[in-house]
Amino acid sequence: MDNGYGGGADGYTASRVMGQGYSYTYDDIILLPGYIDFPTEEVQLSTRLTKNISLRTPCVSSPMDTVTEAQMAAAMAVQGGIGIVHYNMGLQEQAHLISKAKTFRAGFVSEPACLKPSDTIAQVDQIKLSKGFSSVLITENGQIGSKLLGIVTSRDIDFVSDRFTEVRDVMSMDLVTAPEGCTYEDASNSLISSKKSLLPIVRETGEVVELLCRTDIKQQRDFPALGTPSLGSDGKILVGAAIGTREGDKKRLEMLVNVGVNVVVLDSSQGDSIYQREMLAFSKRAYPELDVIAGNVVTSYQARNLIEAGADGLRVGMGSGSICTTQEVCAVGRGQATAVYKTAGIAKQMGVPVIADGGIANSGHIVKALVLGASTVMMGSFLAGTAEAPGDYFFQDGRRLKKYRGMGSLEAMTKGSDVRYLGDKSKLKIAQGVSGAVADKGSVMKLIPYTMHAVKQGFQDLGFRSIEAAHDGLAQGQIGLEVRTGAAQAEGGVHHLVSYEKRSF
Ligand SMILES: NC(=O)C1=CN([C@@H]2O[C@H](COP(=O)(O)OP(=O)(O)OC[C@H]3O[C@@H](n4cnc5c(N)ncnc54)[C@H](O)[C@@H]3O)[C@@H](O)[C@H]2O)C=CC1
Ligand SMILES: O=c1[nH]c(=O)c2[nH+]cn([C@@H]3O[C@H](COP(=O)(O)O)[C@@H](O)[C@H]3O)c2[nH]1
Ligand SMILES: [K+]
Repeated sequence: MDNGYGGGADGYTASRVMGQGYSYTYDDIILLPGYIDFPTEEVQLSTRLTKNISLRTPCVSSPMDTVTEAQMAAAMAVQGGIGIVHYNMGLQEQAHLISKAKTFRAGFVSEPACLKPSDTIAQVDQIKLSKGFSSVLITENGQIGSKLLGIVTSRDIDFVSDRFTEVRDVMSMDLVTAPEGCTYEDASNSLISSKKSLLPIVRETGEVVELLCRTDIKQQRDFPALGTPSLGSDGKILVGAAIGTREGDKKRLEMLVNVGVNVVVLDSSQGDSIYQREMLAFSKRAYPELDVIAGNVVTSYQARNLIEAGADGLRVGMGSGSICTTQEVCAVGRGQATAVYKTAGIAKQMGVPVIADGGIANSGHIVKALVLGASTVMMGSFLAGTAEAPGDYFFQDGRRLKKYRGMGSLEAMTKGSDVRYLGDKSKLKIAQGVSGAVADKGSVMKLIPYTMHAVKQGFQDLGFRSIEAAHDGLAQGQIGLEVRTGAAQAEGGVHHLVSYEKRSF
């Protein structure tokens, strides 16, 4: 295919656009269309996360404490991607989250809201406000894993005026349950035929372990089909974890390996350091089978160094994240489109896949990242407003929001400093990130499939059927790029309307 991009008659090759001395990001550039001779559905987005790990969906959730814990990790894997559990917590807690994600069963609620009999209706109101559930399980000690005594739904409490009434006085005890370990099909059939709204899954000895909700069954019916999950050789879903590069992280790594973590990410803003080299060497010595992703990097020099030190995957991006202030604070970083292009070039030659991390705000950014050489994208803000992200929703100016913060924000560092600096209060802390909020985005079970369909449409417009074909096409000058002026960028967005509503799907 000769599109004539080399000469610049109609666009330019990536090497010309990216060789001009500018730091470009996704919005600065635009991809020129190719020729379509296949339907959208034929586009394959299967890819590699690392040398040895393949994914069906090129999506990775970021190791941040407002993005990836067990539920997000499970949901990402169930859809063919992967989640990287953050490490802003103790080692045992992180290992527990990995185990928990691995036992997650699609369709079931593994952490239903629970109260004890002496709690009040006001507490049910509070749960409704923060979590959005209107049904609460009543257990002996108010926790999951304790004996199930009853259920409170909105029907039990709607008309009770004294909100300090104890839940034991209003709960329903006429329960239909299913046994631990039952299949999703059996459980949903039994819930549908019971005509109840909830089906607690209980052990023979009466403790509740999971929950199935009628509303979820209905919603699941409307979600796009799941496809195959990302599975490891143990038959369980793939789960990744972030670790640091301090002495204590060796123990953390050991605990993570013991619970079956499938890949680890060495989590630093500037990964080309003696600390990452040493940690890579340690991990390769102690756990030669474990794939390690190093980073972050933004130059080909850094990329080569970390690959030579043993990295099986590279995480790319410095200061491009929505919550990042690194470029302002430290003056170091790079425009994300340029960073992805430059690092992916050398990484491809050395056989290591690249993760484009940070700055993804829409499906178009994902297309650009993948075309410019990334094999996967890592997302923070894009996923932080979903139901599967940690934390509760709250209302502000009539909008439903979730908290989202940088791991280098003062707030996150204060929480994690004991973990990272082992309580050394003498270390000065300089923030390289902010704390904020993002809008409610519903479930990732809907967001990811729709987003991936949009990405496939982008690939179809370009005339490429797969990520690998696009990488080859870019290298061979078959994909035309142009830099957009400010006015062209404005034109590419919505403009000159008095008002509009933007709904993506
Ligand atoms: N991608 C990005 O643009 C950025 C990401 N972040 C995120 O913020 C979090 C914190 O990032 P960093 O501050 O880079 O964390 P870090 O823990 O890697 O580094 C913090 C400081 O400790 C030093 N250090 C690391 N290992 C050491 C060792 N073994 N001995 C002595 N000193 C050592 C580092 O050189 C650095 O000065 C991460 O989650 C990171 O992903 C922060 C800033 C930018
Ligand atoms: O400069 C930074 N200060 C921070 O506090 C911080 N926390 C996270 N990150 C990085 O941002 C990525 C997520 O970015 P998005 O929200 O744009 O997806 C993440 O995946 C990280 O690479 C940070 N960068
Ligand atoms: K930024």
